[in-house]
Amino acid sequence: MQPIPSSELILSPNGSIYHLHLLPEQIADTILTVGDPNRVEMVSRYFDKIELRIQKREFVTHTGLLNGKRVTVISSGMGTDNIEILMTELDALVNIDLKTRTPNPSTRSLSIIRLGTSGALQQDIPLDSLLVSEYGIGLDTLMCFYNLPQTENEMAIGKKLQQNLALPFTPYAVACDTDLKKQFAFDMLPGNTLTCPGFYAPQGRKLRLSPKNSEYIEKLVNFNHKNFKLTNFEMETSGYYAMAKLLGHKILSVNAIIASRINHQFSSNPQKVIERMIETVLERV
Ligand SMILES: O=P(O)(O)O[C@H]1O[C@H](CO)[C@@H](O)[C@H]1O
Ligand SMILES: O=c1cc[nH]c(=O)[nH]1
Repeated sequence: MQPIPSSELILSPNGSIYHLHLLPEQIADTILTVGDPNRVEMVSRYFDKIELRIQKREFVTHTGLLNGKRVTVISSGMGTDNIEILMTELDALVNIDLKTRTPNPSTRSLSIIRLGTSGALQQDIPLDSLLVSEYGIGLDTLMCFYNLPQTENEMAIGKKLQQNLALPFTPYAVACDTDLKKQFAFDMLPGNTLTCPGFYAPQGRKLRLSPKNSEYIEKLVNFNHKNFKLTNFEMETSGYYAMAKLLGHKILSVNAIIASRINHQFSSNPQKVIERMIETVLERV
């Protein structure tokens, strides 16, 4: 097999992968991810021992032991473009021989759990609750560039959303890993998370600028495809779900609901629900 060229699989002089600055032996099979680089320490402070701390750009990584189990926590920054880099490079670390630059004969599957914040889109999702994304629905265009397999129903959801919002591209829908959901989120509110390519207009917010579509939020709140409704907004879940499906990793997104877009409220203490989310998930690793 031809080696993957150095312009595509980019390694630093110490052999680490380009953006994450990590070597294969520096990540565990269970990976917790957070958007905010400062949240990495909020997770790793619970580790019994921290084996390594590495940072490049917004990608901060701590690997250590939690109740005797090796775990990695890594920050992604914001948006699905970062998630494409994170997932591709994590996959390369476990599924490509970086010395020969060829894919390994057998593949390894990582378990990746996002611990993120999110805004509620429905009245019955309380502020400061924990929600698990059963589906990620992508309003970003990342999957215009990959061949994502989708069921008929998933494609129908994307098409209906495209029609309702008059979008020039088709959104995509991907399910979570059901084993991870049972292990980590059995008691959390189930939801369908809308991943947006921005925080303001793509999530219907108005400061000095307004969304192009004046009925944008109403259309999302009222979206219904055979009882499939949208529950919350954030900026990464669909990218994680799609890249995990394409690369063969297990994935779950857990959301701390810090804003209610329907009641126009923001959590009075977002750190508290974020900490509860971290503690809940860490107890279940
Ligand atoms: O709190 P994190 O994990 O960053 O997640 C959410 O918060 C950010 C926006 O404030 C976006 O990244 C969104 O997905
Ligand atoms: O409303 C919100 C809150 C957190 N993160 C988002 O992307 N949106």
